[in-house]
Amino acid sequence: MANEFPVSREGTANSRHANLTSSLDLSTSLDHSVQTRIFKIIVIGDSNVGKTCLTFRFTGGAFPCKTEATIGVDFREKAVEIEGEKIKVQVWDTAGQERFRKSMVEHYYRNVHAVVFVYDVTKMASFQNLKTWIQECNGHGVSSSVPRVLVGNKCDLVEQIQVPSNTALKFADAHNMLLFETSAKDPKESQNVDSIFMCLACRLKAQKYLIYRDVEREDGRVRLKHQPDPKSNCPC
Ligand SMILES: Nc1nc2c(ncn2[C@@H]2O[C@H](COP(=O)(O)OP(=O)(O)OP(=O)(O)O)[C@@H](O)[C@H]2O)c(=O)[nH]1
Ligand SMILES: [Mg+2]
Repeated sequence: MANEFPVSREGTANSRHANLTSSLDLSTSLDHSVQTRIFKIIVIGDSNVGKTCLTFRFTGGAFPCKTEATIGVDFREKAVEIEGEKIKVQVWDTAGQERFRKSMVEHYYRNVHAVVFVYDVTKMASFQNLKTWIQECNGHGVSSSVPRVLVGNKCDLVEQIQVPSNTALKFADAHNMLLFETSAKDPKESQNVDSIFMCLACRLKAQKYLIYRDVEREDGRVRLKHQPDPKSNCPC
């Protein structure tokens, strides 16, 4: 399973030192180099729902003061450590506007490890359009074993909420997804935003265990929320 994820090599202090000394030393020190797995997570949803702000909050720890519509894709990376393993979470912040995404769609879904579907809690249309986003995702051959989560963003706009939590929860349940309702803007929610990506990273790291558990269940469904791995520090 580990080989299914691309890896990046990071030289240890020893190998960096070896580069400065001799090639013989280098070959020896490479044996000690660290392999870091990379998890590709794509963020999908209507334009203006806050995909860029959510990914920026996770990778940069802040709410961007100004954003423009994403063109094509923006990559953001964050190194995390889960149960002693260093992992690179590579977030693909996709464009919501059709004209800015159509040439890129194939690239979004190729070798994707997890998908984050985002809607704006203050815009019912963005919630209703989730069906189309899910269809697009399925249409590009993303297997049902690829973890997916649903994110309702802009919860700080309390007075303007149009999508009730229980409606979103039913939808998430029907599509076997966990639901996160949060705000990229509200600093108090930053941990919750982190949890979205950390939850997926933990699930990916534990995938071997999940597949085994999946086979064990009669209905074939994996409901992480109710069956946490006792050895895991997964936030979900
Ligand atoms: N109040 C509030 N505004 C937000 C939040 N997240 C994003 N916004 C605002 O919503 C607008 C759109 O945010 P973006 O992150 O650029 O939206 P996007 O989904 O990346 O849009 P595209 O790149 O066109 O697909 C910006 O004006 C943000 O400041 C949030 O949690 N709360
Ligand atoms: Mg964007």
